Amino acid sequence: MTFAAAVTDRTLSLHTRLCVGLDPRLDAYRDADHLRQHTLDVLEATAPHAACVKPQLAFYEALGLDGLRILEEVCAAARTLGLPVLLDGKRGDIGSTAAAYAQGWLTGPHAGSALTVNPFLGFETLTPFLDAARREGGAIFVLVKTSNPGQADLQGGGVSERVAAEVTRLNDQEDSRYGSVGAVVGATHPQDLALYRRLMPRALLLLPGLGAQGATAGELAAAFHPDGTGALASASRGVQYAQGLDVHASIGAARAFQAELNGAFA
Ligand SMILES: O=C(O)c1cc(=O)[nH]c(=O)n1[C@@H]1O[C@H](COP(=O)(O)O)[C@@H](O)[C@H]1O
Repeated sequence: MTFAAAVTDRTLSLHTRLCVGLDPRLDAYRDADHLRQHTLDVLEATAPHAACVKPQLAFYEALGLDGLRILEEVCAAARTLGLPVLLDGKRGDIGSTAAAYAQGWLTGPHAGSALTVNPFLGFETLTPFLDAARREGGAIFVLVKTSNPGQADLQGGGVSERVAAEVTRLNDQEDSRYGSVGAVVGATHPQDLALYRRLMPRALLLLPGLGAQGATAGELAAAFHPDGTGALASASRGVQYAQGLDVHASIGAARAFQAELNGAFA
């Protein structure tokens, strides 16, 4: 099953539209072992409420080799739990380098996973990522309109709409309902969700910003298709650090986001 199909399947069978982000900060822990154990505990505890899990590579890279080992363990544990993995790396570079990123994050042990990609170097640079995702049953999530306040500096003036049109052009080359090309649209822009839903009917939308960045689930209904599929709202700090390192609080937060998203859609 492809990444898009697996996520959609979980949304329909488990009634969840939540993507749980795992962005462990070393300063929250005694040491890397403590970070590893808590991150794995949060993953396992919140998995029943999640459509997918999204580790942000920066937090693991920050720990050097130890961090990369922890990341691989987190991804392996997610696969064992049946959770699709969306790797948040926001990669993007000239084609030959993009091909190396794609090899590292969309093939081998990461075959079938998804990767966030940055289209700033031009649409042609998406090709190596897309080829790997299509070959391996994975996906790419292209930055269309990011959640941060400064996004308008470079993403305004019709740029986001141009990226959205390219996402649709690429998905229209495929047969399945949701193609291999997803799109990142910040949950912090609820007024724009209907527009991007319309511009990219066959893209899974990743909506980051729930919780810590102030977005609320009740405002996201326009991102979904009428059957309640097609989007994933993500929360990282709001789940992993819902109340310090209390894993029960993480479960509570994930359950609450899940219910709010389901309520918003209904
Ligand atoms: O691609 C992302 O996930 C992403 C896109 C975006 O527009 N904004 C954004 O905050 N993110 C990621 O979402 C995570 C932040 O989630 P919170 O801790 O819930 O705010 C970080 O890993 C960000 O890199």
